[in-house]
Amino acid sequence: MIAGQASRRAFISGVAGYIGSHAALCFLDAGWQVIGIDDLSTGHVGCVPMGVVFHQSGVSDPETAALLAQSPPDVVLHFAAKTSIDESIAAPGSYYETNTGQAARFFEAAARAGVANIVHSSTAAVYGEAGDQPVDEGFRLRPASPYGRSKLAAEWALSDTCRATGMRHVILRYFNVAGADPLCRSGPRGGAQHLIKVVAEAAVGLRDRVRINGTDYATPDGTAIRDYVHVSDLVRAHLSAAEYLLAGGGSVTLNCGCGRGYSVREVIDATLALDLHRFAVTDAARRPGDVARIVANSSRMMDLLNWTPSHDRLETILETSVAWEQAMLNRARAAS
Ligand SMILES: NC(=O)c1ccc[n+]([C@@H]2O[C@H](COP(=O)([O-])OP(=O)(O)OC[C@H]3O[C@@H](n4cnc5c(N)ncnc54)[C@H](O)[C@@H]3O)[C@@H](O)[C@H]2O)c1
Ligand SMILES: O=c1ccn([C@@H]2O[C@H](COP(=O)(O)OP(=O)(O)O[C@H]3O[C@H](CO)[C@H](O)[C@H](O)[C@H]3O)[C@@H](O)[C@H]2O)c(=O)[nH]1
Repeated sequence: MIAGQASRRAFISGVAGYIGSHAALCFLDAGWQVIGIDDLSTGHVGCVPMGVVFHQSGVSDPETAALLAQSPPDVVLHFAAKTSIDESIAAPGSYYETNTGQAARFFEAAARAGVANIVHSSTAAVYGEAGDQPVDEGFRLRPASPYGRSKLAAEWALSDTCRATGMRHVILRYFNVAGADPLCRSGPRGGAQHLIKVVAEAAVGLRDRVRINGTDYATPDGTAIRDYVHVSDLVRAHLSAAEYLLAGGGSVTLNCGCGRGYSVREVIDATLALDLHRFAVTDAARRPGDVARIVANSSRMMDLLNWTPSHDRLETILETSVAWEQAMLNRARAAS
């Protein structure tokens, strides 16, 4: 922040979640004021960073619309969503309700309140199966799960709302977000089934076994390939996106990944190479809704937002994830 300049205000939905809490830290570190809401359905109030003005409220609750209207922020960041591919297959209605319907009402409330700029969390899951080539934003959209479809529909709702109201958006399609704040101020909490969290839990002794979901994919080692982006790099892209919009940038949709794919087996081997708790590895069936391979071409974002990842080594992602799990374990032991 420039001396004498009033600090900017960000309004964050899903601030008690994994990525939302890291975004709050990033914006607070940059001198912004942060107002956050979360219904705590999967988030934890303990994840909300100190300094955030927090309200327990749902994205489409009247209280949220009133907060936006009371004092419209410079930028809204929308993270709140349901995020499990498995659960979306079992209960698709709740995914369309939260990720599409409530999101659409939230976008309208923001526009009605006079918000000019919004950064929205979307996902690589909107593409579906990608094959061997890194995908750019023009790649065909064929989501493989209700989760992906509910998020794609939210993108359409946002761009239509922006077109109708003059609000401008940056939609960021994240690839696989992983890692934890290097200062261990936040990280992924319990309940997550994401691969990097699972292996980090195993590395600190919380699990004795890691399952590989599918060993018969058409990939070099038969396991699924993903593009992992460190959460601290990802939230830095949100700060750049906010600055881009504040400088008058037009609505845009951008991939956010590192452009390098790692297979499930490579992730597991890299974790075992850290030489921490030894764990067993079991071959299992493919997980419904999974794709074989997806890796980003993020050059549009790199150019427009001047973004380069600084924690893109798999080892760094794993080390920060393991440090976070160890810190949580130490805290739990100290408390018992
Ligand atoms: N984690 C990833 O790898 C990944 C990848 C691509 C996209 N995304 C997107 O990033 C965003 C954040 O994901 P995350 O991994 O931090 O998930 P998360 O579950 O940790 O965080 C989501 C937060 O939203 C809150 N929430 C859910 N429904 C709500 C509602 N109706 N009203 C208010 N709060 C609500 C939850 O309590 C939680 O705190 C999501 O939109 C997700 O689709 C995540
Ligand atoms: O214990 C595990 C956990 C995961 N996997 C496999 O590891 C790969 C990565 O799985 P994650 O659950 O870590 O991530 P996904 O690719 O399924 O999905 C994540 O990235 C997507 C974007 O591509 C979505 O946005 C979604 O929100 C987010 O969960 C998948 O093949 C999965 O089956 C295992 O083999 N064993």
